[in-house]
Amino acid sequence: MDLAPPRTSAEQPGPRGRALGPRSGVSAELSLEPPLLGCRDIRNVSGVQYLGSGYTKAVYKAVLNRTLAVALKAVDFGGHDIAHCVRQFSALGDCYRLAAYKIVKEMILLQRLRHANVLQLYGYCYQDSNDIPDTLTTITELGSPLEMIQLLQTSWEDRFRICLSLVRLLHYLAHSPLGSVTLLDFRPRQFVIVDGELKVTDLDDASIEESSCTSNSDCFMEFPARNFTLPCSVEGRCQNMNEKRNLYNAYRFFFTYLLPHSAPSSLRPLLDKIVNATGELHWGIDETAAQLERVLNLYKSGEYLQNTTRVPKAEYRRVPEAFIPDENYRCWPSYHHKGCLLSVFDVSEAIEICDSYSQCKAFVLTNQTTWTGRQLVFFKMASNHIVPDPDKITYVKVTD
Ligand SMILES: Nc1ncnc2c1ncn2[C@@H]1O[C@H](COP(=O)(O)OP(=O)(O)OP(=O)(O)O)[C@@H](O)[C@H]1O
Repeated sequence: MDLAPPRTSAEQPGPRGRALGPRSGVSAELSLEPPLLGCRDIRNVSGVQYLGSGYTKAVYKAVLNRTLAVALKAVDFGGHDIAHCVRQFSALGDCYRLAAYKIVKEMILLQRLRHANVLQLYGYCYQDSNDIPDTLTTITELGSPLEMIQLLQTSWEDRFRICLSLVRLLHYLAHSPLGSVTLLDFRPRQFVIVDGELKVTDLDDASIEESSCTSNSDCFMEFPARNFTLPCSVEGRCQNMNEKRNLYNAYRFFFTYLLPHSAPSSLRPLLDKIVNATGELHWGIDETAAQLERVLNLYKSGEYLQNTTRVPKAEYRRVPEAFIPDENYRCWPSYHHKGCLLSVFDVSEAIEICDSYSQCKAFVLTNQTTWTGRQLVFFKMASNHIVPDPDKITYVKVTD
């Protein structure tokens, strides 16, 4: 497949936007807009640190100009792909070329698929290395590996953010300028977290081809715990197979673990519906995305609180411009490892939380907010020592 759109005569590559490489074997041109990073920028990097590797590529963190931290991706000479090929053909240069194809493909896709949840490509460098001409290094946005165990310990709000960013990504991929893109190798390790958002990084196994078919039985999708047969369209294509494969994988790797667990109780029915509908593939990505956006709106607007009766049990004294530095206790899931720092929609919700914890004797509204705009509140086990702080408001329980 040629990924390049038809070139007009006006579209000559710019001074730094050049063909992908003399021996890349790919006819597409990268029309990356300047300022594009290149070999010059990665010549003097500092703080190089190995981040990870898979079958083909090794990824390093590096700091450019002592300011910009980036990820550098190159073929892993000690990796499975190269080792396997060299064992078979004893031709390192050619094996390199074969493996580098995956990086070239990924680079083109990162360039063509521009979205907030697709890792940003900053640039690339072709240089001779280890007697191999034109080895390729890509320079991308830096993320941190997605650790499922870690995610399970974070707040529902942050876990919901991961699911929402995944759904926004899949919605984009289903309607991308290249057609409906499926991620054939869909595992959490293909994604990274950047500022709390999930972004796809490994695109070498992305595919745009929708399977052709003559009958429904050709449209069989097999997963470890479930199989599906999709309809074969009159045009001889498995209908929405790319989109549905992505969606079921999102369900089995992300939604079932991250969405319902410790969610606000009034949102549970809607979240359970989303989990069930995606697990059964009853919905496409458009409906799924619309439902997750609905959850976001209910959460952000505080509407999710309206069904609950909110009668405070205790009375609280408001102390403006005041903070309690100590008197911390631990709670789960806290935004602070030593204290109990939770997000709330408003003061009433903070009162409700404090009422429900027997240890809680006071709370402090901070001027910090989470990604949904909710306010972060420290819950405290006493109020013996209150200090002035212009950015905070303390509430002290006066009756139990
Ligand atoms: N931009 C990045 N920031 C931080 N870590 C990254 C970044 N890109 C990749 N990684 C880490 O490096 C690992 C290897 O990268 P990548 O998945 O691209 O290699 P691969 O050889 O294609 O792997 P696989 O065998 O899974 O296809 C990833 O699992 C990920 O944890």
